[in-house]
Amino acid sequence: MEITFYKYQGTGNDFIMIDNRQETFAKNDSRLIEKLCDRRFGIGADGLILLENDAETDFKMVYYNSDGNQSSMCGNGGRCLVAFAKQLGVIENTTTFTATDGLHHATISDDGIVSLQMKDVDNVNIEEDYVFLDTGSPHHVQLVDDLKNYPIKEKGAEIRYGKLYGQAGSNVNFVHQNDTDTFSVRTYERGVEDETLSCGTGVTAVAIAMKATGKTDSNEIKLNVEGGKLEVSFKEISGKYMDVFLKGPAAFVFEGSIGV
Ligand SMILES: N[C@@H](CCC[C@H](N)C(=O)O)C(=O)O
Repeated sequence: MEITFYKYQGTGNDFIMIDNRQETFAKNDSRLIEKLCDRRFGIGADGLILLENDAETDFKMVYYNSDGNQSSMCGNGGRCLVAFAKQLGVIENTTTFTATDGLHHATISDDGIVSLQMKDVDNVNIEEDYVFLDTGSPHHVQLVDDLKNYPIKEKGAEIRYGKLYGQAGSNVNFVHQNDTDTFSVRTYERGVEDETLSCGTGVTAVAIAMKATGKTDSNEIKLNVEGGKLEVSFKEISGKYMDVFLKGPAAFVFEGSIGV
């Protein structure tokens, strides 16, 4: 059997996109999804996303990490799926779609910049040397010295599998402040079990955490990630964060078919 796929990337966080509107994809076959995401034996990606029909909105997003397991919200994946929906002719330049954490509104410009509304954030757990919050996926946020040389995979895995987060684990973001409103971020991703070049829910968590801890006064924050640049904006009222938007490029890379 042949599977037709489309490969996208958003600031280097890369995804296999499959049009599953006809419901032909074996969505419970985690071994198949893991193999498709494998960089040596498959197409290679940080995750796989199905675009499906939805009764209430333009389409539904179903997200899997590269380990083959379905997971929580993926911000960069959501941005790339908007670009894919446009390529398929499912939407034009604005959309509302359904994901695991609820409805998302988004716009896409003609040059492929996607602005995606993320879920509101009501709880920000501020601890002495880290912050934990859920921006659609769980995120640990920690400022570190010498981010460039920091052992992201080793330290990220320690925190992800450590006693703080139990069985479910967490994504782990290491951060350096560059300027009053600009931060560099490197992320260890749960379900990829390695550093990725960018994490959309991760930079969203960093932006909110930096505001919540007084590292910045800005509501429009620039995030430099290994794969490029992103922006996060929000409104804050009494410690609640709403109208949260993640903005940046989403690009088609190639398409093909693979025998399985
Ligand atoms: N890369 C994603 C995050 C994907 C989900 C994460 N790995 C998890 O399972 O929590 C993003 O851009 O947000």
